[in-house]
Amino acid sequence: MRLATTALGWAAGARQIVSDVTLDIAPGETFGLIGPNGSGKSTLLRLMAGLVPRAEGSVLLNDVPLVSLSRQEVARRIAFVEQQVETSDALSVCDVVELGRTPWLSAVVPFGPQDADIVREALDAVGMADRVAQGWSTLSGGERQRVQIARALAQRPRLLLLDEPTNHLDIHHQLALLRLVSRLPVTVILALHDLNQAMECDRLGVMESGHLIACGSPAEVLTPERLAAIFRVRATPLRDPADNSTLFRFQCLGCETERTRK
Ligand SMILES: Nc1ncnc2c1ncn2[C@@H]1O[C@H](COP(=O)(O)OP(=O)(O)OP(=O)(O)O)[C@@H](O)[C@H]1O
Repeated sequence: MRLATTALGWAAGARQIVSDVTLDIAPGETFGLIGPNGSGKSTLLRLMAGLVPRAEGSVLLNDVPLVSLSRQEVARRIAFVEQQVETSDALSVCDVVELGRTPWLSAVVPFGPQDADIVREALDAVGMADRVAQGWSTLSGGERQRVQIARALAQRPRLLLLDEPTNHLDIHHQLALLRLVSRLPVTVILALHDLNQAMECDRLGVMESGHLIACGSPAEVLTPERLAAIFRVRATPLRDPADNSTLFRFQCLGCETERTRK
């Protein structure tokens, strides 16, 4: 599914949180949003999901304005895994993932065997199939994150929005998740802090103070000069001889002077 935004923005009172974001994301693309803390990544994802009242600008899904769609129509197209998900403590892992099927159900189309298969497949994809009966409240942080991703997969969306999906995950599950989402036949937009992981995206958008200040391939966007200006780090590109890919080693710019002062 293609997602296009025009002059997307949002203000909290007098403070402009996201300003004038115009983007065109192609069907099947994996698009990473990067930027320092508070630069507006989560707010931009929420704007793309149509969750923010009084949004400025527009969002088009395959040329259809998001605002013209009903909640159910949006939920059949977009799944969103936010950073902090409120889920009732009384639910089991299976209940949470089954919630992903809600947009596809109605009084005449109740939950059926096909939905159960989709739920099982989603749990399998995140390695949680053996935990179906476990209570949500008893899960670890990383397990909760994987279950929320399974819920989003069970929704069978055409656009998947993920806000820092690798948070809480151990390194194996971080890499497995990024591989999983990049192989999905859907458009994926994800906010990431790990810039080496961001290198794996098809394209990156860089947020700074609410503005989209750069957009392009990882190699175009992640230059040592930009990383120094935006993230205040010295980024040294290193080459992995295993596959000739580029990795960055980071050093904090300004941290040395702070340490010397102490
Ligand atoms: N409802 C709100 N009212 C006031 N300020 C808000 C509101 N929501 C977000 N902000 C502010 O907007 C800015 C951007 O927040 P946002 O969560 O989008 O940033 P982010 O880039 O996702 O940050 P992080 O990397 O820390 O998760 C922050 O300074 C935040 O405090």
